[in-house]
Amino acid sequence: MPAIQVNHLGKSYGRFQAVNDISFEVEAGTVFALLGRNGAGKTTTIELLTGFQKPDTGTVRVLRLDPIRDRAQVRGNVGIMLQEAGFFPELTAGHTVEIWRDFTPAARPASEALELAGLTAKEKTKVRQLSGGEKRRLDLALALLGRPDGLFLDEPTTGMDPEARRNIWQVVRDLAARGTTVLLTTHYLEEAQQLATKLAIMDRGEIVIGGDMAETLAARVGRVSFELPSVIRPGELPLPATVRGSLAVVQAADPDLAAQTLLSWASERGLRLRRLEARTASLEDLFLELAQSYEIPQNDVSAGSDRPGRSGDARA
Ligand SMILES: Nc1ncnc2c1ncn2[C@@H]1O[C@H](COP(=O)(O)OP(=O)(O)OP(=O)(O)O)[C@@H](O)[C@H]1O
Repeated sequence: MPAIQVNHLGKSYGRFQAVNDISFEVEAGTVFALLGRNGAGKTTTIELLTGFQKPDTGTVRVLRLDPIRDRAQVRGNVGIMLQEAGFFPELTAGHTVEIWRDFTPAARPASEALELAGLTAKEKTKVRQLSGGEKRRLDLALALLGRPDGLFLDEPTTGMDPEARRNIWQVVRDLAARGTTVLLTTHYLEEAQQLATKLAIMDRGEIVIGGDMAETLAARVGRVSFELPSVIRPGELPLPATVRGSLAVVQAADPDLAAQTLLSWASERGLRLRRLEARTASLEDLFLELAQSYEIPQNDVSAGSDRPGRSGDARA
């Protein structure tokens, strides 16, 4: 039985439909990525799954429990990392975790939670002196305190440097390997691609693409790009290409094979293909395709977001 089941879930704020009839399932011990541009409805979905919001329509089951009816049990079994945590700025990181332990049944030792989140070195540092990425790690330490069966991570690595981000990925992978079910939102598409086996891309409250990550990507084409030799016209190339400026782009289901075809064609003519790059389809390509069809501003799809305009302690 799936660890998370969402059926025809809907939520409006006044007349604005933030989540519109979405359905998906997450198998136990897997990582599921919920993606989409700013305002797509991802955080609202997490809030509905963790009992912070009550659905208008549909049903949610988390670890077979109803997050509203069985709120205490759900909260006891899941770790939640929302985008804005309410910390006391004058407490140290270590003290913050210790205090949180008092409210957490069967909690890990504080040192273990700090270590998992890669924050051991900052144990004695006051929260107000932590960097943005370190605050995210403190939030992760708190989410992991209760050895949760389910973990909800809303943009967990926003503000982290690349090394810290990779460390967190490893923590998430290890947790999933030991049976923890993880649902995460992220604007870092590589993060989703690295961690998740299933995904849903939301737009305006609806799931517009969903399913298995590998299958979703396999269904997209890759691309080969290179500098068009000045003596060659696009029509002379052995494969159809679009040319922008001096760069030629060939779309191909098997980009390695297309690159080989282009290279042998070039070598037969004594030509060099400069800046040759072959790429299999990535989530980023998929997003850019969607961006074109939905006219998504492109700077919304790859950068981290910080949610201006929403305040309050997410853990209240
Ligand atoms: N309490 C609220 N009252 C009114 N509108 C809200 C409220 N919370 C969220 N919204 C709106 O609902 C929509 C979905 O918001 P949500 O936070 O779920 O998006 P998101 O996909 O998580 O975005 P982001 O990537 O920016 O975090 C947005 O347009 C947002 O402004």
